[in-house]
Amino acid sequence: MDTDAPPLVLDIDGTLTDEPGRLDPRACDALSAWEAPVVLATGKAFPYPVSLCHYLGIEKNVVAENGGVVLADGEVTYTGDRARAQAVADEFAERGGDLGWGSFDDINYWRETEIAVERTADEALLRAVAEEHEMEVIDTGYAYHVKTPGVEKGVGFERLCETLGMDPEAFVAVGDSVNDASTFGVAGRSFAVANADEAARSAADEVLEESYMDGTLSLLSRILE
Ligand SMILES: O=C(O)COP(=O)(O)O
Ligand SMILES: [Mg+2]
Repeated sequence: MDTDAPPLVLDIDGTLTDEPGRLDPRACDALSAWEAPVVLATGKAFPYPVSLCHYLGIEKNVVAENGGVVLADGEVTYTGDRARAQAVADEFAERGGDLGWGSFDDINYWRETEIAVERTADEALLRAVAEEHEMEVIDTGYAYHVKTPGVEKGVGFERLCETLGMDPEAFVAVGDSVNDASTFGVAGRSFAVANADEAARSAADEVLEESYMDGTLSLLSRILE
């Protein structure tokens, strides 16, 4: 592989997965072999990207929970008001809402700075309750996230770059949804896969022709040419 490979900042769901969210097996070889830093920037709770880095055998450079948790160079930082997100979840439940994850909520069990809600939930009620608590709701296509305004993947990614002593401008970003728009704003080059939502498409420098990992892989081969 080319030693001029640029560092990458990659979304997970919709970018390294198939449509239902299963990791595309081709991501394993592509990322393990990448000869520059790879940052995983996701809306998932902290343990998910950390585990993925572990099993890919790559450095643990992680932006989790939409920017709420950042890990780089063994240093972890947190932003975001989990207590306020929990208050939204509690009131949502009191008013008849259901987070939708069943009896063991592994989606939120390890989540430290926000709350995620299944997309089958009552969106109007969730948004109304969140607004009363001055919290934001975003729809990634995989979940609704009740998050602190101002906490964004892109902000977390900038913090990560500071820790690593790297320039965000050097990175190539790939993503698929509204939670990637802030990353696209700070990375040097940004690409939305073809399945991306409108927010990601308009924030990206380029919309790829192919969807999911097909799109991501075609870009990775192109930039090594
Ligand atoms: O957690 C989600 O809703 C989506 O996760 P992603 O940011 O890796 O696409
Ligand atoms: Mg995504």
